[in-house]
Amino acid sequence: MSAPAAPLPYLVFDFDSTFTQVEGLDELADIALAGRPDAAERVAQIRALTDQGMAGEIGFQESLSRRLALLGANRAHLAPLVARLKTKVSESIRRNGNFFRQFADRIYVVSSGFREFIEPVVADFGIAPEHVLANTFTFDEGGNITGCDPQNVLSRDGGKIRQLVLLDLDGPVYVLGDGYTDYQIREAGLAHRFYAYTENVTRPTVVAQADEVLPTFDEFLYQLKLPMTLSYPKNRIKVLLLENPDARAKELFLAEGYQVDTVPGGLDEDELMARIEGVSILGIRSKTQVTQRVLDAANRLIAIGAFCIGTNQIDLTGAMKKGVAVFNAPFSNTRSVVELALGEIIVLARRIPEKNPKMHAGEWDKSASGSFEIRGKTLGIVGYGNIGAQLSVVAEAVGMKVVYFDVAEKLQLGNAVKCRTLEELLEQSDVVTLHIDGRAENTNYIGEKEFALMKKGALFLNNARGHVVDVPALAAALRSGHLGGAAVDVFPYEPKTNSESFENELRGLPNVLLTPHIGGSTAEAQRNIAEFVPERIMQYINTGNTQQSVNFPNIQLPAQQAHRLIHIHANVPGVLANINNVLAQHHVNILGQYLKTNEHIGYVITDIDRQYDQEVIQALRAVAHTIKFRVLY
Ligand SMILES: NC(=O)c1ccc[n+]([C@@H]2O[C@H](COP(=O)([O-])OP(=O)(O)OC[C@H]3O[C@@H](n4cnc5c(N)ncnc54)[C@H](O)[C@@H]3O)[C@@H](O)[C@H]2O)c1
Ligand SMILES: O=C(O)[C@H](O)COP(=O)(O)O
Repeated sequence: MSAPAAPLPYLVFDFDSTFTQVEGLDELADIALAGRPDAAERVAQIRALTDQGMAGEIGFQESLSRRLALLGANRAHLAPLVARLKTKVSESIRRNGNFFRQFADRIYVVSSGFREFIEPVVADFGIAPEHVLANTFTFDEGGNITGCDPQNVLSRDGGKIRQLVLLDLDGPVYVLGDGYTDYQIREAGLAHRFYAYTENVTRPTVVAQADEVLPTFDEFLYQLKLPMTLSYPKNRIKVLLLENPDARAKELFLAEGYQVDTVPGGLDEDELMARIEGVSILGIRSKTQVTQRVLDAANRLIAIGAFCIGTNQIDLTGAMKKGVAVFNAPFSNTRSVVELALGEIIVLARRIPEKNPKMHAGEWDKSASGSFEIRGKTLGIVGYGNIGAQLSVVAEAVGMKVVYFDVAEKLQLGNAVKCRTLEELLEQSDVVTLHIDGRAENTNYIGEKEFALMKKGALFLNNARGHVVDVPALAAALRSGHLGGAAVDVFPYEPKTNSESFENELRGLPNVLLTPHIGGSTAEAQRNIAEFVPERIMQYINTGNTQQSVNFPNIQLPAQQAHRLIHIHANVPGVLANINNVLAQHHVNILGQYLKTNEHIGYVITDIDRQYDQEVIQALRAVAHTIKFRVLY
């Protein structure tokens, strides 16, 4: 992108905890005091003095002289210090290094830190020594640091103010820093704006005085419409997480620089519509319904993360047509469901749901009636997908015979035998377990007719989705004694939160094990999901990769070359040609192009040369049938 027409205001940067993530003197102390028995104590004292000085609690001169006395540093420590600081430049400053090189003549680093370590670090960003204004150390003949040059205005209280007076910059001045002394430049009327820089440290007293708060340097560039590495500052990306996914999910989104809001439990349609405005990433589990109305209310939505397997609660086509990619965690909790199902089969076969409450009520009912071993019995698995197929292996390992039925052709595992029809499976199974997905056509898939086909005394499990079973028909089959027992984890209607009561016809029936949709609720599964889903979403946002999206054409992209244009459009003829016409008209060189379509949308990724005008972007946005368009720099 080209430079702005108007000259950039002078930018006065603080160094410690702004340009770098750390305080230079703290790091120097860490290096100089390494191996000394009182090192930890001294470093802590130095850090406390730094903080007190930065927060304006003690005078700068006092803070500095007390820190230097504790330091015990030598000239020889400076080279390792510089090497360390070069690795600790603030992330967003490092990523926008080109901006500094391009505008180095408008940038000053004004710091109460020391030239000896600041100059070489900022030199890598094109900032010349005369644009660095900082203290200088004094040394004795042995090279020990004895203090700082007292003639330097920056060594005194109010030093930054005096330094700005001396600089006498001709034009608007913006100050970016984390400390109170940075704000004081603005307070003294020597800067037009003060930006509290909070990427590394947030000091409430400083933030309170700021014209703007900058969680990253991207935000500054975005606000001023200056050239930047990212197309959109990450701190502006809002994530809304519902239904308590594992805390790791929030951690990962925060680490990426996003804003994260959480709501315990689910939200109903109206509540979600009221919360969705401004949200870029929505995280839900199985309960939250993402309907067309919710999608209509979502003005910034880029992606939805289902922190579970099922995605039947989301209007996937509606989301796709709006250019919203949906990701789930197809594998992370499957083992947990398999273990639950196996446990349920054994527990039902021994009639534990009846015996356990009796024991708690003081009743001793020792009897073998209706109890059997599962060894040698036939397990009928309906839906031989990720869960069904795993259960097949585990069930065979404990001696069951396995038959399965799936509408799709599946790889037969172990000695499992495929049934050609559901009826064939129902008629021969001692235990029937459902592991089909929740697609709308599966509503009431198992009802009166299917239960009647099952063997007398057979057991029935539903750990899939509530609506796939006709619950009144199941209750009738249990009441009549035709079925020997059932385990049900999922229900057509499930309470929204733990404080809502559970109402269902299956309550109180004999040998029925009811669980509150906990098939995937284990520490392991939840942690896996909380890593898997954010990774997919962040990859999509950062690279355009849609691999494993459940509603977008899946494209695994090679590493980005220069700029990447991401275009989502309605799948009608001619859109790709129009995109390429725009690029050709503006003489933009295409380095690589990837297109995949489905019934509704086309997803085209174009890597182009670095050189192009803003007009190209406007023209691409204006291509007919565009749903969403973004650029990765
Ligand atoms: N209880 C829980 O907490 C919990 C946890 C995880 C998954 N689930 C649910 O478990 C189910 C299975 O999950 P998965 O990961 O194995 O899904 P999957 O998509 O890997 O497998 C589902 C299989 O069912 C088959 N199928 C669909 N409709 C069918 C039908 N009418 N008859 C026969 N086969 C049919 C599909 O072809 C597919 O092979 C899903 O409904 C999922 O939402 C529940
Ligand atoms: O779809 C799933 O993975 C399960 O139904 C689990 O859903 P949950 O995360 O809401 O417990």
